[in-house]
Amino acid sequence: MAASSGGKKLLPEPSKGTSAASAHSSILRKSSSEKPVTEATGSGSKSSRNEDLHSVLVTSVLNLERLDLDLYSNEHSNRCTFTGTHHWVPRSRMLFGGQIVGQALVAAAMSVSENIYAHSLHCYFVRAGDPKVPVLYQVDRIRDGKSFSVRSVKAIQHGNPILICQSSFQRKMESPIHHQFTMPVVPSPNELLTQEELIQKYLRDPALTEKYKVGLTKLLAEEVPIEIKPINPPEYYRRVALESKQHFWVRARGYIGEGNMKLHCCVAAYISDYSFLRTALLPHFQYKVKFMASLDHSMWFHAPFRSDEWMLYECESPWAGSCRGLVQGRLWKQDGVLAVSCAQEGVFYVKPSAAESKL
Ligand SMILES: CCCCCC(=O)SCCNC(=O)CCNC(=O)[C@H](O)C(C)(C)COP(=O)(O)OP(=O)(O)OC[C@H]1O[C@@H](n2cnc3c(N)ncnc32)[C@H](O)[C@@H]1OP(=O)(O)O
Repeated sequence: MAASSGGKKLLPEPSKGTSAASAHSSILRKSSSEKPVTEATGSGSKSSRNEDLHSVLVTSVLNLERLDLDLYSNEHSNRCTFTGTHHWVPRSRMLFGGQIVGQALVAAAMSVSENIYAHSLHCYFVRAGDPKVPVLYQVDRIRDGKSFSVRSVKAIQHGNPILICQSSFQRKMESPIHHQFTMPVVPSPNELLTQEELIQKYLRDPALTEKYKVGLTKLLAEEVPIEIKPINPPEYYRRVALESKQHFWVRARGYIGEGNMKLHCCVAAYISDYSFLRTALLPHFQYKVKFMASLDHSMWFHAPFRSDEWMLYECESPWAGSCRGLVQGRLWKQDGVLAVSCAQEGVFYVKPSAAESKL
């Protein structure tokens, strides 16, 4: 059922030739006359992905319903239209932060013109999101300048803000000043196992304790709409202090296609919060988390990318203390281009964990 409001269809019923992805990205275009932004993605390559399996991130999770000017709801996308269940919710039972950030950026993007692109966002998670009720997104048009436009979005549940998100958009500009770090040298995605394949491998270990078997089986059952290929994943049973760094290949599950760069930024916002904060916990194996949540989340979009193609997520935590931890991340395209930078601080309340082996 297409999202509609007051008779105006925001997401035209995908006709035979219209994929849900491009139909969805049309709501991020100001007028139907404009072509989907393809050069902005910088990758003319046709994806090798199965184009029939549209990413649920685009067809549902990030597909908001317009209630009024600058007011949106995720009501119809809050429930997965295919299974009728709620979208993936972390075991913390709070709404996943990446979902709220991604949806807030969709709302902001729908209020700016077609020819400007998200270049940064900064947000605070001020209350835990309730997965059982819809989220309203209220957009405030702070300023439209000659080259930059700024939006403030409030995500609201039960009459209170759960997230406040400022985002900025810039019209395409060339500049002689350009530099970037060099992408880390790591194995390519096709040399690695997916997170699911790794868990299956661990579950085949006859020495695995029942408790750990249950935990891994639960993890396997989670329908996270992201594919992940960890690089040098720690042996699951090793209880040693690890460096506060991790690398993994990541992409949206399913096909998105060239689509619209704004759409890929919204999907990257979702992706960037997955498994990010845990980077700060890697050195502290001797503690068990009692409570953990993201406090804020910032992103800078540097270059066009495809969120449904493998990108290397380089994550590191330079500092933790006072019940908080800081994590920084860089999303690299396979051609070595630095596409996105991210940063986040989280709160951790921990207690010493019983020294038990996982075997
Ligand atoms: C696991 C995957 C995580 C992925 C990252 C995410 O997406 S997390 C989703 C995105 N982030 C969020 O939703 C966070 C939203 N923001 C908030 O919820 C809130 O602003 C906040 C909890 C961070 C801060 O609020 P407050 O200052 O009121 O809360 P406070 O920090 O004092 O307490 C929070 C909870 O921790 C408990 N708590 C407080 N101090 C504690 C301590 N020393 N030792 C143990 N537990 C403690 C409290 O009882 C409370 O649990 P009770 O509440 O039971 O009393």
